[in-house]
Amino acid sequence: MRSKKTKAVGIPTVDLSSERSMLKESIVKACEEYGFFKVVNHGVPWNVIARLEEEGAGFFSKPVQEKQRAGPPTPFGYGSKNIGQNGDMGELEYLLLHTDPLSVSDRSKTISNDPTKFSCAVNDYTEAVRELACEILDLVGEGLWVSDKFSFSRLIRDVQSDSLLRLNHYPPVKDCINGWDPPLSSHLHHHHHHHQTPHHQYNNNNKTPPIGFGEHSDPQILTILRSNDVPGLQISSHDDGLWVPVPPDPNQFFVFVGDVLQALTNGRFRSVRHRALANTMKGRMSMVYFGAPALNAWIYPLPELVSADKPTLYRPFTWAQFKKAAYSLRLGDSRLDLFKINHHHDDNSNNDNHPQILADYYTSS
Ligand SMILES: C=C1C[C@]23C[C@@]1(O)CC[C@H]2[C@@]12CC[C@H](O)[C@@](C)(C(=O)O1)[C@H]2[C@@H]3C(=O)O
Ligand SMILES: O=C(O)CCC(=O)C(=O)O
Ligand SMILES: [Fe+2]
Repeated sequence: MRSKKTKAVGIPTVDLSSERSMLKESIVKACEEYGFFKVVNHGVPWNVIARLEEEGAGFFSKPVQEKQRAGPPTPFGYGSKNIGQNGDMGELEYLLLHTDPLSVSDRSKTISNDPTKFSCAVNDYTEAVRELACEILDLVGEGLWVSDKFSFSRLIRDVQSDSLLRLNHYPPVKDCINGWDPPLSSHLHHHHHHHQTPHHQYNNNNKTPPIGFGEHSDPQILTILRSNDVPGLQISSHDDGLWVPVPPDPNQFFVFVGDVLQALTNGRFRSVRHRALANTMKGRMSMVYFGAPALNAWIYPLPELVSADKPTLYRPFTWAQFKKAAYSLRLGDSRLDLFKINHHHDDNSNNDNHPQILADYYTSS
């Protein structure tokens, strides 16, 4: 995967202030072609973004022992290098939070010396990006001619919604001719010069930058990402799988189609595979909202998207069932394959799913 070439293409951009019928068409087109787009004129107040950025930067700049008070991530809390429970690693540290305000206020106690300030910043940000996500999903509903245009947004507006907020911090990594030097010493190592430890030695002569967050799709409905002005995000092109670098834009948001939206649209939209590289001189911080249904919500394709030509691709599942499958698999696995309906019984293979993924799934559950 890491040897895949990159290509330069324009990132699809949607202007939320444009005229509605044009807007819904451009959103549907971007979701079909890329599963990804950038939103400009989103209307989220700058101070809402800046306050969360400041809280996040303040947390990540703390000494490691203090940060660890907010961990380990089970799955919520502070994590470093380990992503999930199944052996995935990356050059990052993060805070993973459930967006439920009660959970936020509880978590904040181990995260901040001013927990109220921290939880207010998180709640205000979450509310604003949830509204943005709902607005986009309503436009999707209209653009797809779904009779109830609120079908998608209702799932993440639910008070029981299982939506998450993730702050990712990719520490700086110094570029050098023969590969990658260790991350620049942080303020933690201000006393003497910092001795290299094995996992800081990328020891890499083929100029492959360290992976910050490995290739994956997001399991939820819709993801809204904002980062500082440091590059690193790449999306995988639906056409040829080539990596497309996404230039950072701190004033705008990036939107990702998740696996559940792929199922809801019966495969008309496909979730976008993406990753983040840690090849930067400056630290990268991203703030990521994952819009998810309630655990007991049933996910099945909307009837308007099913026809004789386009039979149901995935069997109905609850978000809890899907999440359990996702969390039992590796970051890069294609979880939706577990829920695929096989419409062709005309050959000897009893299943066109990935046999190893299925085998792993059934032995681990
Ligand atoms: C390896 C994993 C981390 C993850 C749970 C999983 O088993 C597979 C999905 C991963 C992912 C990717 C998008 C989000 O960052 C995330 C919070 C999610 O919902 O699914 C992570 C999970 C995680 O870090 O716990
Ligand atoms: O930090 C980034 O740019 C990507 C993070 C990501 O994909 C995730 O948190 O799921
Ligand atoms: Fe992601």
